[in-house]
Amino acid sequence: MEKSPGEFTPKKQTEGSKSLLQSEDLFEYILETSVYPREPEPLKELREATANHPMKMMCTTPDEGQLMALLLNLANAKKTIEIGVFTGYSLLWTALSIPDDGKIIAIDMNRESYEIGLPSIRKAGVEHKIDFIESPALEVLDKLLEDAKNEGAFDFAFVDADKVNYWNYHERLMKLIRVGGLLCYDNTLWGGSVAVPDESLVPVSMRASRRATMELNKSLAADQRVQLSQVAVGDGLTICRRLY
Ligand SMILES: C[S@@+](CC[C@H](N)C(=O)[O-])C[C@H]1O[C@@H](n2cnc3c(N)ncnc32)[C@H](O)[C@@H]1O
Ligand SMILES: O=c1cc(-c2ccc(O)cc2)oc2c(O)c(O)ccc12
Repeated sequence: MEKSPGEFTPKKQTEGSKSLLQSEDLFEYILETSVYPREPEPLKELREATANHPMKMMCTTPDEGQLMALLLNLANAKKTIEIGVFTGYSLLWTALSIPDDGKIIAIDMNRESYEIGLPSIRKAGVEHKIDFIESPALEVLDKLLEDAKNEGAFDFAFVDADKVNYWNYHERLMKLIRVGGLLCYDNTLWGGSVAVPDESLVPVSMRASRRATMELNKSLAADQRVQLSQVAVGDGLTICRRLY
């Protein structure tokens, strides 16, 4: 397709690229040096099972998964919530990082894609930690909040789903995650589009999510209830720690 002058090319749509890093060689260097040698075998297998999926670009990047595992361990996370499972790559990182009696409420509207990764999850011996719920996520969070016992009952949340609902998720997760717990939001750089000044240069299909992500980034920065860091890993990961 013809590209008009100055038109923005989202990094995530570049063939083979899954990182916002400006150098593909550098991304490969990070993966080959620090990530792949430490990536547990079931995760490698799940990644390979996803490699022919038409939506494979949605899979969390291995370096981001590795960072999440570090955060989960630093937070001593035992009870977690994951919104947006797809084939389960980030979910399996989480399941391998929490203790044997830990629990993950994993929510996705589509069970079919979860079943692609399920054999690797089973092989890893961590299926018992996962409560997969096929549903729109807001409904599940609202249901959890009907029971006061769930307030502050979770240590960690990872959100990687419909970008237009992230602030709705944040408001609910801030009640479910304990003080000191972590809330992580994926895609907060949305292919680099958040820094493009003119929306008309951004593909139409990315515009609603771009606007929602830009609003989210401003709102999170203004939210005094959290300490945060926006990290340029994968498609952008914003890590929030609930302060009160
Ligand atoms: C980017 S993918 C998740 C990738 C996953 N974290 C991984 O590591 O492979 C987004 C997922 O969110 C799910 N999704 C989209 N909107 C949703 C909603 N409102 N509620 C629950 N799941 C949703 C989609 O079905 C899709 O599987
Ligand atoms: O290309 C995508 C698309 C999504 C996406 C779009 C709309 C939804 O309701 C959910 C997900 O998410 C992605 C993603 O999280 C990613 O890391 C890369 C690409 C995409």
